[in-house]
Amino acid sequence: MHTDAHHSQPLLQAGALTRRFGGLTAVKAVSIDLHVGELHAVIGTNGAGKSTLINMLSGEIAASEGMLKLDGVDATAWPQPKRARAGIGRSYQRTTIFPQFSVLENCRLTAQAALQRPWHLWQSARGCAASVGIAREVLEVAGLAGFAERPAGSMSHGQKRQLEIAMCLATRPRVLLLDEPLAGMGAEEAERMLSLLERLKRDHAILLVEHDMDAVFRVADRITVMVNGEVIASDTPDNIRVNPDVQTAYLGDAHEH
Ligand SMILES: Nc1ncnc2c1ncn2[C@@H]1O[C@H](COP(=O)(O)OP(=O)(O)OP(=O)(O)O)[C@@H](O)[C@H]1O
Repeated sequence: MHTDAHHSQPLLQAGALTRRFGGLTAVKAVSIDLHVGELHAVIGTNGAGKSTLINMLSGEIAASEGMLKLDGVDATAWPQPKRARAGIGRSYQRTTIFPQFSVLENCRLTAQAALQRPWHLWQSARGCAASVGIAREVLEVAGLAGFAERPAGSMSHGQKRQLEIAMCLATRPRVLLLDEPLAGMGAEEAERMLSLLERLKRDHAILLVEHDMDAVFRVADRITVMVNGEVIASDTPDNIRVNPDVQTAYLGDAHEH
């Protein structure tokens, strides 16, 4: 269901985001909109600026120029924790789980950290019960309910990536910024992750950075193509597939990804 996504206001709107590292402009005036109900993929060759873009959206890296709005509110100056509390969630390329803790405990801790506010520490018992509830719910959503008591470190690579998504969901985000969730997965694990993303997009705005082109073209509603920090095209998968600029950019670099 992505027919009416564009009639609504974007949940996340980035305007002309630029990031310079010394003399290098890693991201040049990139504008991107994320809508609930839509999976927006960002593709591009190595070093195109995809991770830098995600880091600017999550607030981990400050933009040199440009603006960001969340739900119509100017969030350009918000630091990362404030963006996270306001509903911008992200997953990482590296693994962030505690391997010795159970799958449930990993999610509970994330949920609790997100619920925690200094002014209601006295509610910690109630907060704990709430975070267990959230943890069970997100494990169910991520298809990991059957693994709740397993030590997280004993899971397969693909299950760990699913767990990272579950942990991200435990913070109750509305926007999901996903950096290569399929990396290192076998076919079956990737299939499971893709169906999870299709379920999640119903009530989240999703940005997906992914090198697996078959997967991207299957699940994306919109694809933005970056080359050397710039957007060269942003369109539906069908239009991107036949876009001559995109073909040139990829054919010139066909041996990578
Ligand atoms: N902290 C940094 N300091 C200096 N240069 C950086 C920094 N981070 C990224 N860059 C440079 O910015 C450019 C964009 O990098 P980025 O990691 O965003 O690309 P990417 O599209 O995510 O690449 P990949 O697909 O390989 O992950 C690259 O030339 C990279 O070397």
